[in-house]
Order: sequence, then C-alpha cells, then structure tokens
Amino acid sequence: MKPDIKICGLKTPEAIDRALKRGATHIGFIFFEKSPRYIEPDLAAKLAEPARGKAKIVAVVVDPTNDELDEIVSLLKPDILQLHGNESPEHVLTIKALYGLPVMKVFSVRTADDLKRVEAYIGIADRFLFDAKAPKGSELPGGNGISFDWSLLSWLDGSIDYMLSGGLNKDNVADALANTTARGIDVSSGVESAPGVKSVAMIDEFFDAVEGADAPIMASGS
Ligand SMILES: O=C(O)c1ccccc1N[C@@H]1O[C@H](COP(=O)(O)O)[C@@H](O)[C@H]1O
Repeated sequence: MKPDIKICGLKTPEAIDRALKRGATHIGFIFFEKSPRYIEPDLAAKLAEPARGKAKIVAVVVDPTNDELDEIVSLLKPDILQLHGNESPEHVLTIKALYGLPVMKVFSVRTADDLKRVEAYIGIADRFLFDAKAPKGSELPGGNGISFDWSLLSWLDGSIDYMLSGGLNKDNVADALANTTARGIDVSSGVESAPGVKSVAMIDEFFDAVEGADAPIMASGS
C-alpha cells in the first residue's frame, strides 16, 4: 500500500504546486511563531486553496489556545489539526469537540519512556505522529531535522495508524518505510535548502526516493 506523504512547513505556491504534482496526500502549515516555517493564517489560507480536495490540509499547532485555534480554523479551514505540544488526552477531546476536526497527536521520541503516554490517547486521537524529540537548547518542538531510533516503535503492530517524521530525507525514507509500520511519512527540513526554505528539487528527490522504495527489487541477471 502506498504511504501517505505529508510535506510540512510550506510557505510558497511553488513548493505547494510541486508537492501536489508529485502526489502529496497532506500539506502542512506551521503556526508556531518561533519557527522559520511560521506562516500567518490568512496567507496559509490563500496558499492552501489549490490543494483543497486534492490533499489534506494540516494545521500544525503547539499547545494552542482556543483563540489561536478559532483564528486558524476559521481562516484556513484545515482538514486535520496536528497537535505538536504537550496536549493532554482531555485537551485533545476538548479540541475535537469544539472544532469537529480529526486530530493527529504528536509524540516526541528519544527513549522508550517517551512512548509510555501513547496508550492514554488510543481511541481519542485519530492518528499518531512519531517525531524526534528536540535536541537540548532547540526552541522548536519539531522541524529539527533529526531522527530517532525507529526500533522503539517495533511494539506497534500495524493496527495503530501513525505517521513517522524526524529527519526524513531522500537518503533514509526508504529505510524508514521498510523498518516501521508507518502508514505515512512527514518531512520538512529534509526538503529544504536552508531553514524554512523549501527546494522543489529536493521535493522531487524525496518523492523519487519514496517511489523507488515501492518498486519491486529485480533479481540480478533478469
Ligand atoms: O517545522 C517546524 O518548524 C515545526 C515547529 C513546531 C512544531 C512542529 C514543527 N514541524 C514538524 O516537525 C516534524 C518533522 O520535521 P523535520 O522533517 O525533522 O524537519 C514534522 O512533523 C513537522 O510537522
């Protein structure tokens, strides 16, 4: 089965156009002001228009207030809310009830302990996203371009719907798909030429690598 592919932290029509042409199933906008990928909700709404109905529009928020969500949801009209902070299960339920949108809850992973809270969100979050925990000193909870030890996810038996992120790029995405049960992959800095600057060439290379991962391996000599 083809994985879902989310290109996150988009800020230009060119990058969105290329992501859509290559078959992105999800496009993400970052509403975390300290991020080089931060975008105002009204600009995100304009940029997202060509994607409507073609790819799911994801609003990435970190421990959001209702005022922030009111503005983002009313302007952008996202299909999914990605909660990338320390939102409790109760907070996730409240957000779902208020906005009627599916939630992808993020877990930031460095050690097995970081996964202990997952169970509390089963049946509450619509999907999980496992990302690398930010390195010490980073101001960003995500988008740091670092990976984590995917074997920590080996207890997930495939019945849990999750996306994988954290330092994915053209060189490691095939391994990520081969070594996890992720039904989707999510990339941001791996398709950037500088922090916050998406490269259409790198978006192409990333999709090429995913498509290559799908191709059956030919026996030598055949
Ligand atoms: O990208 C950001 O700046 C960001 C800021 C705040 C929360 C999440 C953020 N990005 C998320 O991080 C992961 C992967 O990033 P990367 O590929 O390692 O650069 C992805 O889920 C983004 O949505």
